[in-house]
Amino acid sequence: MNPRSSEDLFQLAPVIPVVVLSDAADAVPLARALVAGGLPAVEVTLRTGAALEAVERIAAEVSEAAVGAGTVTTPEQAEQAAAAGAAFLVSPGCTPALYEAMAATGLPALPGVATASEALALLERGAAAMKFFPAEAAGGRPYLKSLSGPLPQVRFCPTGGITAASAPDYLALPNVGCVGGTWLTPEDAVAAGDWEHVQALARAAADLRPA
Ligand SMILES: O=C(O)C(=O)C[C@H](O)[C@H](O)COP(=O)(O)O
Repeated sequence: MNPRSSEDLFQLAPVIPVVVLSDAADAVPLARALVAGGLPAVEVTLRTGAALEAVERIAAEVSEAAVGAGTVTTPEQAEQAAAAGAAFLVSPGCTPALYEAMAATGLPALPGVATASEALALLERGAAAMKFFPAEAAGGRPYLKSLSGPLPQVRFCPTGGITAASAPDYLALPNVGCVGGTWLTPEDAVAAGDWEHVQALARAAADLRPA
């Protein structure tokens, strides 16, 4: 179920769940719940000590999932995530060194941008799919809509402050491939191992359509 390109990744589902895991033991049941709900692309953020092991476990045990690594902020993390079995990489922002390291893995990537200049810098390097972060704080839907005029060739995965209620408005934009967010995996549900709740949230998100 691994995407070969960022466009493939956009095709998997309208929403990429962004997951913060403090215990790698939660990784497999969490990923299974998301997949069962209809969201096969799962982004595990490298913000915790458990993250790389979580990526490894999901990659090894949940073949229906495409597990990606998020919060990739250094070239070393891009290499570590690829070695752990990540199927795609996501970063909150980008630098030339980080871009090169992500590209060197050969994995689909969504490097992060928040401005037209940052998007142009990545276009020059050959990227046409990007994360728009932090989506709501950086200008939200009106900002992305404005970018679609001069930069129609870029497709974005807006992430940051997006909810089940606001996602359809983003998905209606021509330059949005999918959206990302943490709302599918509430901290209390993960702590309680309430995978049914996670599955229900995933199912609702998988059914989201453009407004
Ligand atoms: O650290 C990163 O690289 C990230 O991926 C940041 C996340 O995209 C946001 O933290 C999403 O969080 P919500 O706003 O709760 O949906």
